[in-house]
Amino acid sequence: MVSSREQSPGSNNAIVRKRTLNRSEISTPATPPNHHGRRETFTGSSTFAGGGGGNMASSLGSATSLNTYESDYEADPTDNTNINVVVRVRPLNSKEVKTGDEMITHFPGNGQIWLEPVTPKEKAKTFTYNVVFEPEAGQEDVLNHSGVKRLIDMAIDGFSCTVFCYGQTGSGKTHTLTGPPHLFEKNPDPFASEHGLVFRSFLYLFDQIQNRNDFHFVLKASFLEIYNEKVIDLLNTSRKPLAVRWSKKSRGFFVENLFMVECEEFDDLLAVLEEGMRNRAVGRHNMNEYSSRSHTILTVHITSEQKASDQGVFISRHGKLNFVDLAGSEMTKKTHSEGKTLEEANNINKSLMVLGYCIASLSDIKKKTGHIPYRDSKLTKLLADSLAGNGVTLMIACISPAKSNMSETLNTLRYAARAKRIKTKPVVVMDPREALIVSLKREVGALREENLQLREFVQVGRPATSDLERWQGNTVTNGVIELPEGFDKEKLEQMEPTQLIETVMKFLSENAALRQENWELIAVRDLLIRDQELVCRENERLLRKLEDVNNVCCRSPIAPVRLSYSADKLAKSQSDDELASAGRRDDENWGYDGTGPNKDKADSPNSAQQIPDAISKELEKRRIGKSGRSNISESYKNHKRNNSWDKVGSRDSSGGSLKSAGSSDSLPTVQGKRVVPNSSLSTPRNRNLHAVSPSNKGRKNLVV
Ligand SMILES: Nc1ncnc2c1ncn2[C@@H]1O[C@H](COP(=O)(O)OP(=O)(O)OP(=O)(O)O)[C@@H](O)[C@H]1O
Repeated sequence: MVSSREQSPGSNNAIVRKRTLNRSEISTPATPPNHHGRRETFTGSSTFAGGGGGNMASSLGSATSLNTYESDYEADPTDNTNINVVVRVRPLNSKEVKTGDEMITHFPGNGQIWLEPVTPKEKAKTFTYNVVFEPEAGQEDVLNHSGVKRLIDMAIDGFSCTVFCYGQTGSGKTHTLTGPPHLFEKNPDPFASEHGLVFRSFLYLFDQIQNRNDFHFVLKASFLEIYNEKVIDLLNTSRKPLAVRWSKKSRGFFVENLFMVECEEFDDLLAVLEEGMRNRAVGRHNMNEYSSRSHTILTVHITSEQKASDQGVFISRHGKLNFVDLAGSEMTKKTHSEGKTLEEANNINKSLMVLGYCIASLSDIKKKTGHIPYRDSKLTKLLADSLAGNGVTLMIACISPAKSNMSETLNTLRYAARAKRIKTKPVVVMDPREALIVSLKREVGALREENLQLREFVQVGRPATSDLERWQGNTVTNGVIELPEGFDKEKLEQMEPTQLIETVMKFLSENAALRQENWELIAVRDLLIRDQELVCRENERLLRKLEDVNNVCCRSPIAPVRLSYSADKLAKSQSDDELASAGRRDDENWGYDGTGPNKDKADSPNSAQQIPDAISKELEKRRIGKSGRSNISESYKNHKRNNSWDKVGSRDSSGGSLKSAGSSDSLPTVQGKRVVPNSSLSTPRNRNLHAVSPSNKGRKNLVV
């Protein structure tokens, strides 16, 4: 096993230590030796039950109600799902055993946990969760029975999924997610049996991806911590605080300039995990030797691309898997915190309090529609989507079984009970144009189904092509099928056989014509969408080129202040957005397909005149085509104003690579891994991604 450490050449010191792992080792994850031959160490069942594996259609149609892809690319409003809440109880620790602390947790079964009353006045309290893991449960038990495998399947299918651990300090959150901290110290053993959920999930993720041969995947990972209300990139040793911003496009918060590491292999993901764990803020206090002093979020972005038609149309989905290790709530009296540790504790408690408010509001049906204070802390901003948005969430509440921690345990269990009532509305994140194709395919499927049913009803097989043509000639007049008057089932039964045959033939021809028309429409639309995509890419590339030329001209003392363009060139190759910037745009005269003014439209192979009205309307409605160009123009303006990373790279028209204008020496890399800013995930077709620097100062000039 090779271990190396490399430092990036730029000022941003992103470091990820990568080891090369043997694939056969990876596929046999370590299982705790005491796992077999003993009673079950958990009760209840996850709402994500159903294990793992399976393809998209089967996984979405089974145990949960998350059939969003099957029904529509957007979830049905009734298609809500509860947050899946499991509880893990750690064993008594050596200190508690030494002081004779007692266990007050009992496990009656069926996901129940029963707390013994501490004083004679108190009553026993019972809580029910999806799953309760008893102190004897191992790391592999949590992987297999918490529902996390199902969550990973969903992330692969394009859902945004989150696992977060909540609980008092020293209750076992970090142990559950990543395993004990010594695993990530000098010469870590990547196959230690103590490895937590994250490591095991990575193994499962890679196994699943390898089973899906018809998909092309790109994985990227980022790792951040929220320390004293500041967001720090754990893959960047500069520890410069990053801004949390609102994205209009995705309607969610994101961290600006966060490093993302492209992970082609399992060991790339493992390197990200190890590096982040080494860099996170850890402190010592009375209740935990290695107490996390920050909340951490490790995110794996999963972009999948699937061929949707022979015309080269691809459907891509953008799934996400977040692992959130919250810092533990603590009573500063008990932890004896002071100085820096006290300040950290106050910040931790404050952000957890805001999280508590959000959870309380979201779990109350009356309050859910009102104000939810997500903006009151960085943590809740970044978890907003997981808590009540379009994501799928698993909460692991960690508790201590000790009598001395009764009040904190009770708080955690109440918190978890509230979280269990929250509903989210998961949707597959998909490009709207690609979603259009999916909905069209569904439409065609429905039509086919109808056709089949009709055939069954009239009990005939598929007509011969020659018959079809003859029927069409007889019954379709100007595209309108003439049906017999007052057609219904009763009248059908009374019809003469010849009349019946005639009616059936009319229906058959109508169906066949519909199908034919549909296929043609689909083919035209697929082509248009593909063309549109190419035009958009070309536009983006040209816009950047224009910007670069502008920059050069502005700086040059000999260049004229105002640029002059070749009218021919512009008319042929530039979008109306570029024309607008060159002062030559004529909106009214511009052709639908972006190839030139209307007078040329008839000559264009993709001219609007060749597009059926229904398609034109649909494209217009979905902002494809003309309105799509204005979007590009708008985003270009925004890009300039916000100095955003959204447009940091550009593709060539053949789906080529991103290239940086700066010398390669000035570009930071993460141990040879490609690093991209968080908002510029590429599709799998852009595999040749070069390293680009998410320097906090702003984006670098890029050329193609
Ligand atoms: N299920 C478990 N089995 C064995 N040991 C455990 C278990 N859970 C926790 N521990 C041990 O308890 C100690 C505290 O756990 P851990 O650091 O994970 O707590 P935490 O909730 O993350 O605390 P903090 O919020 O302070 O970071 C560690 O030494 C850990 O190894």
